[in-house]
Amino acid sequence: MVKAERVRKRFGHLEVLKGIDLEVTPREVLCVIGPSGSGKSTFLRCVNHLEKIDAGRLWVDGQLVGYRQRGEVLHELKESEIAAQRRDIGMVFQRFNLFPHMTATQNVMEAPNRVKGLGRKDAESLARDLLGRVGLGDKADSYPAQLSGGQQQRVAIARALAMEPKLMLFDEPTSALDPELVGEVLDVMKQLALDGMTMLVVTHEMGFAREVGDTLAFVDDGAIVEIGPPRELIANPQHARTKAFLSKVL
Ligand SMILES: Nc1ncnc2c1ncn2[C@@H]1O[C@H](COP(=O)(O)OP(=O)(O)OP(=O)(O)O)[C@@H](O)[C@H]1O
Repeated sequence: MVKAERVRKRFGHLEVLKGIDLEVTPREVLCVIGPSGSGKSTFLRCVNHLEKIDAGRLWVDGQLVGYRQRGEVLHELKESEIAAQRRDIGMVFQRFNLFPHMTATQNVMEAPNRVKGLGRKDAESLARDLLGRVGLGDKADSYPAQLSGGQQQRVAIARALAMEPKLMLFDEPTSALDPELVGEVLDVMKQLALDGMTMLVVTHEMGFAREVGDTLAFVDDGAIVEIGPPRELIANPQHARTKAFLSKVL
């Protein structure tokens, strides 16, 4: 579903990704951990076409989306192909980014209605189903300001699901939440994983990574230091940098 080969990305003089090699197969949940500023969000943004890679090769959903070497563009998708692919990728951010003037239902039905051309009635019924699925059936007509952070994040997940994505990207989806609200969002993500969604999850939630992740990658300074089954990696890290990081977060 996602494959990266020696992916590099720089912002000016700052090299943020220094050769990422990674593969996420269909139905896999790959969790990414690592210190602040190590390049985790940047990698997700490359997968979601919010940034272009500077070097290496990147495939999303079997399509080569970027291939660059020494600054030379060897392959790039057209804007229309990028737009089509982005419709198949759901992304959930740390901040929920809901439209404040729309109810939960309106937030969720907006994209299927506007982007996919689904009729208003069908889009609304889809939205209400999805809100039920994330445990918010009774909040369908509430505005974001009337919802807790955990509820808003669940609306954001429902909104991403409304486009029937093939891949879900999560960028620290619980970091902005009060601790008591984290569990309700992780439960929804866990259910998604059980339903077979392919997920790439940047998270600080080690319990989630251990329990739900199929694979865990530790990223530091723009590179994958260690990757493997979460329980093994957590119990028996092979690299001093992984050990040092885990000793701080566990
Ligand atoms: N658009 C940008 N322009 C310039 N620098 C950027 C840009 N986006 C990210 N950076 C820098 O790239 C580095 C990596 O950022 P990134 O957000 O990918 O890290 P991260 O591992 O996700 O960190 P965090 O856990 O704090 O979110 C940081 O030094 C950041 O300041």
